[in-house]
Amino acid sequence: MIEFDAVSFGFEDVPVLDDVSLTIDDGEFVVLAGANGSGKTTLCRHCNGLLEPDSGTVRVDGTPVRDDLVGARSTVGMVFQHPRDQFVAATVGSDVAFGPENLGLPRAEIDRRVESALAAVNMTGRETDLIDALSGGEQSRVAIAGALAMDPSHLVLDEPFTGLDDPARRSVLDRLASLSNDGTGVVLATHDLRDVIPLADRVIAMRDGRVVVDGTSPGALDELADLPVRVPRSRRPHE
Ligand SMILES: Nc1ncnc2c1ncn2[C@@H]1O[C@H](COP(=O)(O)OP(=O)(O)OP(=O)(O)O)[C@@H](O)[C@H]1O
Repeated sequence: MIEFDAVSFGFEDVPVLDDVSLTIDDGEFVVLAGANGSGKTTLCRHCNGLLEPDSGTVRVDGTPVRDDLVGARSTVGMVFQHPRDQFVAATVGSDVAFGPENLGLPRAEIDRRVESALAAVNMTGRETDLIDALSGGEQSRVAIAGALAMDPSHLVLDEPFTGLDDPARRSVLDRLASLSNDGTGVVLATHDLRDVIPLADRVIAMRDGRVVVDGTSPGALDELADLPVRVPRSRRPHE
């Protein structure tokens, strides 16, 4: 469980998160919506201590993130907007193994995690592939596998579709849906809601650093209508 309790944060006195309180349960698939600059990335980066609140508290499984950074980073996997920025090795297998290696796990357990994470993103047997030679969609899936290899309870993805064409986007979404079905909590930050709404248990929308919509998908969609986010035509209210 990830809890935000009255969290406020600013970059050099410019407020970006304004008194955010919310709880994300284990296994929940949450779409985090909002226009560019509304605070989605900043919220995501608080989930595992990449940023610290100026006031308020973020807790992961009941423990303040600031008290157990390693625990938070193991429990909450993060996939960044530009997957290329998060690769640390040249090949798929070494990159996905990097996180578990840093946890000091035995080799057999590392190998098991790499195999299972690659299977989860449909990249079985691709360990020796060079990351630079992969397509954008494949790189996104490797980035997700790297986060999964930490065996997280939650996966937080910040605009993971940037630069992906529709088939690659579809493939990543399919993977997220099956991970969610298997019990991994998913927080997906995006300003483009085209095909993500049907997957969501809940939509949280932000505006100017505040949560302005928080609800289950069908009802929340009506409230999204006046926000500058891209809502799928078939799901727009009153059409
Ligand atoms: N490192 C930084 N230094 C100063 N201001 C920043 C920094 N990062 C973000 N901001 C500002 O904080 C606000 C929220 O940014 P944030 O990236 O969280 O929004 P977002 O909803 O994720 O936007 P996008 O959809 O464009 O990624 C913006 O006004 C942005 O300019």
